[in-house]
Amino acid sequence: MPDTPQTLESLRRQIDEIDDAIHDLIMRRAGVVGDIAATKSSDRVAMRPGREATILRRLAARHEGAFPLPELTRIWRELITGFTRMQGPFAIAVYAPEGHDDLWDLARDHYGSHTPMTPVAAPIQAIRAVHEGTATLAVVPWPVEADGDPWWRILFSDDPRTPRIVGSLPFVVTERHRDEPLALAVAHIEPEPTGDDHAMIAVEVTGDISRSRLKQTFETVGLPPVAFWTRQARTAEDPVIHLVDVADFVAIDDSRLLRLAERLQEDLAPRIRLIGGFATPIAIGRRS
Ligand SMILES: C=C(O[C@@H]1C=C(C(=O)O)C=C[C@H]1O)C(=O)O
Repeated sequence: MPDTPQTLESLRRQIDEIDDAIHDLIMRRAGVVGDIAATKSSDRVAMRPGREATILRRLAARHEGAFPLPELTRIWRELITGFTRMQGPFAIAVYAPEGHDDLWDLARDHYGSHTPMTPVAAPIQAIRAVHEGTATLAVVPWPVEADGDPWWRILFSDDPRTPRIVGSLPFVVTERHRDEPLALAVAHIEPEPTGDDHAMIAVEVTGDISRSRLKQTFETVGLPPVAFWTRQARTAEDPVIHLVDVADFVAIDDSRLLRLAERLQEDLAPRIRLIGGFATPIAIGRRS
């Protein structure tokens, strides 16, 4: 059919009607979010990364038609952040030293265009900002093996005010993320299981344990390990700390953590701390 001014005009009228319907639904969603906010305690962070992951996975699974899924999930990230900011202050400290803006971009994509973000020169500064309350959430680099003084070490603490790992970025992994570094989010948020999660477990030991024995011990107690990082001792008194990424949801009172301690107890006097977890990211492609 030729693009006569009349058909174009009537098609654009349909677009305006659709936009009004979308806009009405967003305003209606804001009313429901207001009711949800009333159920949350006002001194706690409103963001629930597990619920957000479930929403995005559900929409990605039901998506059909020509509109690209990466853009659809991007719109929902913007919406969810707006609805989170509606419920209380939300600000981010991002590890983004001069000339390294990869994590800045990941944080913007995930936490929205208008969320206040502050760049910091060291991961520990971002976590300190959360600890001190000047930021709600810290975006820090994914652990690397060669790090002699890893940031995640400061999460190994019995202080209940210590923040924990609550998310992994990007959550929606697309083609353009293939070679990008990953990041982790750290905040004071209680974990919620989503049915597909990871846990980050730190094990401090006094003696030597091989990777293969550590891996086997995790497997024996039913914690499926998928990655390991080790912070080596610098002096004889300095403990070795292993960080283990486990492909399952683990709660603070999970009996598998006790069994892990029992298995390692004999020779290693382990101290084991669950330092957080995150919903497994989703990978999506473009259909065209
Ligand atoms: C509405 C809520 O608060 C936040 C906003 C969400 C949303 O917009 O759907 C989801 C999770 C939370 O981060 C909620 O907890 O359900």
